[in-house]
Amino acid sequence: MGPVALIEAHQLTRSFRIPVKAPGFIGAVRHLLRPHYTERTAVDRVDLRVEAGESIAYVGPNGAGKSTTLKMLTGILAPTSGQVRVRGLDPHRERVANARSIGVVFGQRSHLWWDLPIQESLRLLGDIYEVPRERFTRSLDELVALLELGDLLARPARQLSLGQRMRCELAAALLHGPELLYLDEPTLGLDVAVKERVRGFIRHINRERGVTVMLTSHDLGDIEDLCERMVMIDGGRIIFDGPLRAVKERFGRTCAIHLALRGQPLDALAVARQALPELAASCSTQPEQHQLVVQFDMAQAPVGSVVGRLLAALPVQNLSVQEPSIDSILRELYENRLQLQDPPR
Ligand SMILES: Nc1ncnc2c1ncn2[C@@H]1O[C@H](COP(=O)(O)OP(=O)(O)OP(=O)(O)O)[C@@H](O)[C@H]1O
Repeated sequence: MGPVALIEAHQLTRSFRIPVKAPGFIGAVRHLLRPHYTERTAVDRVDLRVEAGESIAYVGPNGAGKSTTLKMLTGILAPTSGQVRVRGLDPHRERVANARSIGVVFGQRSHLWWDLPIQESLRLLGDIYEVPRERFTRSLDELVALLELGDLLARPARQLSLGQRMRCELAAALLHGPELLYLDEPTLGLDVAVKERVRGFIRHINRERGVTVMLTSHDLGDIEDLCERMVMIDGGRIIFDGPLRAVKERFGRTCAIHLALRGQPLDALAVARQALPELAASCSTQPEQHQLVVQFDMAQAPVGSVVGRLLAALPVQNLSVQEPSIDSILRELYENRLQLQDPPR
């Protein structure tokens, strides 16, 4: 790790003052006369270090504190306490300078002027960021080619589909050549083909151009496709920070083999247990007697050998192997069914 990271947050905290009102008219009047507030800590003593070129998934359940963190990193919000530096700058105090080195795509909000042709919006953004004319042309040509925007440039944003607009948003966020790209739900609402294209582009600018990517998404495909590191926040606290690979290695070891058997052999369970003595306890039958499930830790036995022994021992009609996805792992983490106390980093 280099001495100065691209992003450095130390004990970063942000609270909001929430008015407490009794319901109804009387409550509203009382609040006017004697306002009462409570504090909600959205981001709670977060330490984070991001090196140039990384691709990070910043994940957590709804209300965990992801957007609030991003807002502090982009300078939209000031921290209540703690420190954050992006390229050595204080993002809130030095907002203009910070804006030059970051690109932001918030799925819900647009950079584009609704009624202006896309090329005019992009030109205006180039002027706002004071991108020299020659660099602007080069950058625009490159983005138009990569994102296939040619046919869209003359059309106003309001006429574009969500997917077309998202491609234009990405161009708008990258036109000034930022080192760091924040993406908040960049593929929300996009169909599978457009999602794939948007992901391909983000991967390209991260891997080929070295742009650091920090992404929040509830779409696990985005996370698996784009990110090498996962930082998980819950209740404002970071509860996990490590390589995505390590999360999969640590929690993604349970494999389930589902078997549909021909006929209804009464002793299928006993036969399976005999064929897999080391996994006897992992075999069970489904409510329908001709369905058998073997659920086991892949560290206990290789999947191929388990499948081979089951096929040899039983009249198998159909077989499916279900390996754990990052989707199921995250769901279980959010639901507190897996413990992250000892992060694998
Ligand atoms: N301006 C605000 N005023 C009061 N409370 C806020 C404000 N912004 C966020 N919060 C609260 O802070 C907590 C964290 O919110 P935040 O938007 O950062 O979560 P999130 O992880 O981005 O959630 P989601 O996945 O739903 O977008 C929530 O409890 C939210 O209600």
